[in-house]
Amino acid sequence: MIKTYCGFVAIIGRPNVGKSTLMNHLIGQKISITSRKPQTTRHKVTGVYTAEDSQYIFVDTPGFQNKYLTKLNQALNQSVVNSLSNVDAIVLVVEAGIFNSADEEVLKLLPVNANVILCINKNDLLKNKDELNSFTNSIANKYPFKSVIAVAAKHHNGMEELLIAIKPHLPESVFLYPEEQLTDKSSKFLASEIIREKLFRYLGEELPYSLMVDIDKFEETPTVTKVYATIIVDKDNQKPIIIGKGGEKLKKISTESRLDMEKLFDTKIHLEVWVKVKTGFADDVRFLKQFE
Ligand SMILES: Nc1nc2c(ncn2[C@@H]2O[C@H](COP(=O)(O)OP(=O)(O)OP(=O)(O)O)[C@@H](O)[C@H]2O)c(=O)[nH]1
Repeated sequence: MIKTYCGFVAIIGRPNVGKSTLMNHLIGQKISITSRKPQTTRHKVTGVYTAEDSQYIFVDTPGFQNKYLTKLNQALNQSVVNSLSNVDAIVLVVEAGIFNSADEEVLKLLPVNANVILCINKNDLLKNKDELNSFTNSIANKYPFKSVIAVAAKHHNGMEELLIAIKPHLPESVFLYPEEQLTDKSSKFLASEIIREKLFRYLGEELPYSLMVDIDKFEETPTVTKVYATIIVDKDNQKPIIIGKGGEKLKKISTESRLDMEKLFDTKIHLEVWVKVKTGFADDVRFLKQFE
């Protein structure tokens, strides 16, 4: 039997340092989402990455509200500290060249003797290596970090190095999550999230608030996965905004969604997206029920 390693990893840092970007690039296509929680943990799982003999389970730290950090009282801080004590490794993310009072607050939450890896993100923003070295030196002794890794998550730089730095802290264990497969529910959810993301990108200010993406069908075959989606809007005049002149906008949204889905699900995707008006749906509890 080959040995396998599996552990919980928290990614923390003040707002805007690039935690979400980092998470997306770390787990890449092998995203696995929150609904399947193993019984062994109280943590909310945000992503799972499995590579060869190791499984990294990235978790949210409950109660960790870095937005309101300065207002957090002692008790709440303590609960964050406790939850951080329950993970196997912590990745503390900071932004290259900046270490301010909000970063200091986050630093205070680190439990003593935890396996903390300092991740200096956005290193592409620094002009040269000297600048990076002096910044690293200025913060490296603020905590007994197990390692310090400089990355540029947005450009997918340093991801492998960071995973390698986390690996020694994963305990020997069986994998708690299936290596590849996503449940049908998660696949549908991920597909709708991809479309929603494009809607946000291409509609911007015009985006009607009462809008919903429903995946009517998610059909996997050996050669192609067929996805049928409906964008539901509240008012008649919202429909042409989404469709755009000559269907241009909806086409763009569909094409980009399809490409993202092909990457994520690693298969050919046939995607059909429709826009439907359902007046007053936002208030109709029965209607909303079917999306639960
Ligand atoms: N230049 C550069 N920008 C980056 C990098 N990583 C992330 N960003 C940008 O930093 C901004 C914040 O990134 P997020 O991933 O949303 O940061 P976050 O820490 O999750 O933010 P909160 O959700 O507010 O806590 C975005 O505009 C990213 O595109 C990087 O490596 N280099």
